[in-house]
Amino acid sequence: MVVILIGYMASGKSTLGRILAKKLNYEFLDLDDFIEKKENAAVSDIFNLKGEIHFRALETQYLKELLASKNNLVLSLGGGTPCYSNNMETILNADNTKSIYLKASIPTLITRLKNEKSTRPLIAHIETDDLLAEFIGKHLFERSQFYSLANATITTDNKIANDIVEELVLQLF
Ligand SMILES: Nc1ncnc2c1ncn2[C@@H]1O[C@H](COP(=O)(O)OP(=O)(O)O)[C@@H](O)[C@H]1O
Ligand SMILES: O=C(O)C1=C[C@@H](OP(=O)(O)O)[C@@H](O)[C@H](O)C1
Ligand SMILES: [Mg+2]
Repeated sequence: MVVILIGYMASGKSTLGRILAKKLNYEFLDLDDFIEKKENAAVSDIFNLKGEIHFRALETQYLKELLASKNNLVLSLGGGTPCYSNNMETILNADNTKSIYLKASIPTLITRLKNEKSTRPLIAHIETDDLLAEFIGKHLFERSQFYSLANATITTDNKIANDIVEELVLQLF
C-alpha cells in the first residue's frame, strides 16, 4: 500500500508521515525533500529562481513517478500538491493507495506558520500576522475542495503526534 498524507502547510504531513512509516515498517518519503534531492536545490530556491509553475510541474512529475514505482510507502505531499494538474484525480485513481487529509484549524495553522514562514515561499513575504491570518483563511478555503476528496480525514487539533498516528493506523487497516 502507498499511504499519502495531504493537508495545508504546517498541518503535520512531514512530521506525522515519518512516525507513521516507522510504525508500519514502510519506507518514508516527503515529496518536497525528494524534489530537493532530485533537483539539487531547495524548494524556496526553485520557487524564487524558476517560478512556482516550474515547481508545480516537478511536483506532478515526481508524484507520478513515485506512485508508479513504489509500494509499502508513506508519502507526505506538499500543501499544494493535490490542488494542481489533476493530481488529486491521479492519487484517487492510483492502485493500492490510501489518501488521508490531515485537517488542522485556521488558528492552529496560523500559530505554527507564524514561526515557520521562512521555509515556505508562498508566505515568506507576508509581513504582518494579520495579513498572514487573512491569507491562510482564504487559501485554505480555496484548497479545501481538493483536500476533502481524500479517502479519509483526520482532525489534528490539540492532539499529540503519537495519538494522531494511532488514528491513522486505525483508518488504514
Ligand atoms: N500534532 C502536532 N502537535 C503540535 N505540533 C505539531 C503537530 N504536528 C506537527 N507539528 C509541528 O508543526 C510544524 C509543521 O509540521 P510539518 O510536519 O512540517 O507540516 P507540513 O509538512 O504539513 O507542512 C512543525 O514544527 C511540527 O513540529
Ligand atoms: O502549500 C504549498 O503550496 C506548499 C507547501 C510546502 O510544503 P508543506 O505543506 O510541507 O509546507 C512546499 O511544497 C511548498 O512551499 C509549497
Ligand atoms: Mg512538509
